[in-house]
Amino acid sequence: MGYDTPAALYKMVPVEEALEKVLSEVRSTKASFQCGISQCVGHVLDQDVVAPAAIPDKALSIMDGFAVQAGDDTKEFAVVGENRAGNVDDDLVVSKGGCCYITTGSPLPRGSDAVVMIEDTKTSTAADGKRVMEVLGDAVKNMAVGHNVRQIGSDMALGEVVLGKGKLLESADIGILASLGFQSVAVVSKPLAAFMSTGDEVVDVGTGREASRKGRHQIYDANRPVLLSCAQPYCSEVMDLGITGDDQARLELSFQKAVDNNVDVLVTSGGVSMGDSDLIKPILEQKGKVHFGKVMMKPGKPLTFATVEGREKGRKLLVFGLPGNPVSSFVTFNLVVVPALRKLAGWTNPRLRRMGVRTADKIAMDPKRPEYHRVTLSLPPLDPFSYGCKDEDNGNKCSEPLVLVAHSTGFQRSSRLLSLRSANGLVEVPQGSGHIPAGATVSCLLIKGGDFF
Ligand SMILES: Nc1nc2c(c(=O)[nH]1)N[C@H]1C(S)=C(S)[C@@H](COP(=O)(O)OP(=O)(O)OC[C@H]3O[C@@H](n4cnc5c(N)ncnc54)[C@H](O)[C@@H]3O)O[C@H]1N2
Ligand code: MOO
Repeated sequence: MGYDTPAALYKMVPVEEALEKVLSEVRSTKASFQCGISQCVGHVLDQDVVAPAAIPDKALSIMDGFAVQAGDDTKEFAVVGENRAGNVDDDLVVSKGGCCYITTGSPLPRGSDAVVMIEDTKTSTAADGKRVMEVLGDAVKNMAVGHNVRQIGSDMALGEVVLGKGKLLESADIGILASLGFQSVAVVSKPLAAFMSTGDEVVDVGTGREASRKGRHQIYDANRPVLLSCAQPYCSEVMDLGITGDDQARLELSFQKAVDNNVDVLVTSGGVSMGDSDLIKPILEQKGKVHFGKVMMKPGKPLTFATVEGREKGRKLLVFGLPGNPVSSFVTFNLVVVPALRKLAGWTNPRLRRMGVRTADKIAMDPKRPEYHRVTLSLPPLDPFSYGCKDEDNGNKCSEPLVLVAHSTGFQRSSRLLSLRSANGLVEVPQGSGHIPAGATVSCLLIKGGDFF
């Protein structure tokens, strides 16, 4: 092929060192931009959001009923008017013996300081045609000032920092922004990432009428579709550079395309091991700096990371050469590429969350490498609204806290995509001989929707 196989020269680095190296190469986050609130979920806020007004900005009723003066011992109140949400009479005044019909969310009229629920009243029309409200029992007489009232600023105070710089925006945050009248906010731009698959045996599955038929010695590309979908939440755009085969010229062309398009991150899969058609490492050595080419992990040993000069001077392109085996590319993507994308997108804590979980099955250890054993994490089901423990009434102490239980996804070979089926955790199995028994507490990295822990 014209290349020696230099991969053998690479020292095997521990995963932590590899991850540190990757994160240290992400020197700054992307520039920020003003983002419309309906598009900003999943972005990191690049400003403090300070409430420009109190919410509510006037005292509002929490109930449908009558605004009154708390403590008023009148039995039959004169109804002096009506305040409906969105239809308010600013001239109304409530004094002792008077009340105002009010709906939930309406401002209290001057003079009133509490609201009696409609259920605690009875209304009628007096002989002179005026409306009268009778209080049932002592509901108003015994009422404290502010009863059934949302006071000014009690939900959000004027000047309060309601969302801090660095917050990853979620759907509920959009409600906070909208209620304060923000149409847009400054957020960190997400990175642009490009993906390509190598391998002469790899063909695209195609779509619709263009579905390709693979030849006798070919396989469908499983890596690119998986990685493109995994990257989407962290990227402004994901660029599909297709399949390059094991062809030097096509590989170089795709690399150039990534540089020309100013991508922040290029992810390749396959072609990083020891074969004479594994061209990724030699190309990266020519084009930039390879920081590591072998990592002490299973799966994913030949994981390669390099930085390459970008189109603009001083701009670096991060290149991840992931191993071709589908499980290896998925695991290494999660372990090192996801944190890099998150850091570029402004996450303050870009690493995968790690937590202690309990093994449901025994897990074999590998004598040569620490292993990332794919598991499905679950909690025992609980009845709705249950709390504490059943024995509490009998003086027994509540014992163990609930712990996530890790169920192995079975045979862990790096070609077996079924070992990723329903996996939401990677148990960190130390290098060693024998097994970790069932019931052991082990550290586990959360993948997929695990960010909320
Ligand atoms: N002599 C050695 N050989 C290998 C070593 C080693 O240390 N010494 N490491 C092994 C390990 S571990 C891995 S992982 C693989 C990774 O090799 P490559 O990154 O070069 O990947 P390929 O050889 O191109 O492919 C490996 C395997 O995966 C299939 N593949 C590739 N791309 C795709 C794709 N897009 N979709 C689905 N499947 C794909 C490919 O057909 C191969 O079966 O190297 C070991 N070898
Ligand atoms: O790293 Mo390879 O992924 O062990 O199969």
